[in-house]
Amino acid sequence: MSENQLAKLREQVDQINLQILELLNERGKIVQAIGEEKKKHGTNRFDPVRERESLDLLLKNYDGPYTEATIKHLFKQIFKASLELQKIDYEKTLLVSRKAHPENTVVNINGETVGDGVQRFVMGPCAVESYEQVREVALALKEHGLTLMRGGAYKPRTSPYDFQGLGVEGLKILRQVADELELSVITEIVTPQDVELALDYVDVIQVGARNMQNFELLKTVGTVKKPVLLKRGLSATISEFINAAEYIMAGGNDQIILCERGIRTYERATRNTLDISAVPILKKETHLPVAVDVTHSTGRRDLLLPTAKAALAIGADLVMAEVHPDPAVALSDSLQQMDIPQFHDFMNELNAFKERLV
Ligand SMILES: C=C(O[C@@H]1C=C(C(=O)O)C=C[C@H]1O)C(=O)O
Repeated sequence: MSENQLAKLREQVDQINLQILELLNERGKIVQAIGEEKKKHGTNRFDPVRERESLDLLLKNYDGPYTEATIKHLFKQIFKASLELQKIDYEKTLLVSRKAHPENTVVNINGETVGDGVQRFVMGPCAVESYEQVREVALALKEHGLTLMRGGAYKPRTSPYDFQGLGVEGLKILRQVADELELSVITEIVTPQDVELALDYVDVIQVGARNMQNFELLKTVGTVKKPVLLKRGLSATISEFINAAEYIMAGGNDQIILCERGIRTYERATRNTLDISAVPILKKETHLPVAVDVTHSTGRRDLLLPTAKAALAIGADLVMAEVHPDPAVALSDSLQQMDIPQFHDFMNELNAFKERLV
């Protein structure tokens, strides 16, 4: 074959490539329209019966040099790409997505706002152990003008033999201290049945990492008129995390704070690996405020300050950390909680750091 002939044939192939590309574009647009229709009717995106019919029609009319298996394979790839295209279109319309709602959602907790550009803190003990313990921590919070207090009454623990929390008694203690000192309470609720009861005691319901995909709990907190702090699951991807928030918003509750709390990786130097880049990703993909829990992500008291600074620098709306009057005897997480003098130093350093950021 002459060089001239080769160049001519290649020119023909280029022209055909462009035609295929144009047809693929056209096909893609139709597939997107099909996706919209399916969404309206709540139909599954994947339709294997339809794909089978399309393949049968193609092979019936096929009389070319490729094997049938090759043609099947090529079209299966096109179907797969079409499904991806429909998925992207679906995601565009998630209620939590920035595309659906470009403005930031501001969560209002008894007049204190999260997500309005002012970076805030939520501090408190890992678990509620007694009225005196919570009050001592709460008084320390007040010294720094903080209004959001965390504390666990229901503790989902790895071992069933570890302290499981005081339950309703714990909720009562939190409420009492919060009322006495004008604070708001964030606490974890672990079952859908306890949500209604919690409404009387709690200002923000926390859905913990281990319950991020407890869909019944997500649906229940989606129906109440209380802000929800949703923690990222131990091994959850960002997309799974966003979809968990969508469950809450789909129920009608848009007062959601997303909380990065470290993910499970091979690294053992920290309890979990703080996925700091999740913060700007979540803020870009969704319109919800984002918190960083530096205590659970690191599991190390010596890393609380540097990671909290990183969280502020990267744009977190809220930083969460744990404080206990006497961490050595704490009933949970004793290695990672700060004592009160350490907490004061932590807050002073962070406030000075915040000043330097602006
Ligand atoms: C386009 C559709 O959605 C999907 C994609 C298909 C395709 O690309 O041909 C076929 C069936 C579905 O799995 C459809 O249902 O028609």
